[in-house]
Amino acid sequence: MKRDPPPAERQAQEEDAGEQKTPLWIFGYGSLVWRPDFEFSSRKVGFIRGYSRRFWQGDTFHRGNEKMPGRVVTLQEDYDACTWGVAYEVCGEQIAASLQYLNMREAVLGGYDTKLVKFHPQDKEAEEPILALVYIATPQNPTYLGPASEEDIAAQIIVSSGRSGHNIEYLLRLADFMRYFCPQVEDEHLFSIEEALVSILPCLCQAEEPLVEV
Ligand SMILES: N[C@@H](CCC(=O)N[C@@H](CS)C(=O)NCC(=O)O)C(=O)O
Repeated sequence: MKRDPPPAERQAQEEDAGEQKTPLWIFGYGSLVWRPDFEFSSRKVGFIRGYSRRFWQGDTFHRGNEKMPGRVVTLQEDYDACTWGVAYEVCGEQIAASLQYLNMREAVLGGYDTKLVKFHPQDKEAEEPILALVYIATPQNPTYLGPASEEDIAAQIIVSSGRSGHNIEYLLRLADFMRYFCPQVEDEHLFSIEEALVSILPCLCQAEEPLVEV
């Protein structure tokens, strides 16, 4: 009787046949939360430990330009912190397609590097942590801006826009996601920038309904 090949051999055979069965998970915590723009099989809201989300990455393409860079988020190592977002499961041909797309959007155009992290689904009682790929802009990348006061960050966001739209949209959609999908989380950095921005532009009061679908 023919024996089933061991898992590693079976995976190798599947890979040879281009039928990658093991999914890849990609964790988003900024624009990927509300604009993944790649095909995925499923998604989960949850968090990663050991990082804080900070508007410390400059952006001269998507939400700014060379003269007036926008500000987008990256992750700062922070042992006691958690960052909430969305993990996307990509399978089969979705894996190569999503990585090719994100390499251009995040790495080439955005200055982000990749790292593997442990993602904790918000329904953690029912689910084990999942290894996920995340894009992080380190202080060594050429468009890194680093810390600034929330007021200065808000002022920079107000005057910046790029090929993907206004920097205000980027901030408000992320704040919106956190308010509606992670209401238990107090992201002081994010919401104090939103507050500073609304104090400068009172017309941008909070939306009644979520702008983001997950
Ligand atoms: N890597 C973070 C941040 C991603 C991010 O915001 N990257 C910028 C590149 S500078 C982007 O894709 N912007 C697209 C947009 O602003 O719509 C994430 O996982 O969401």
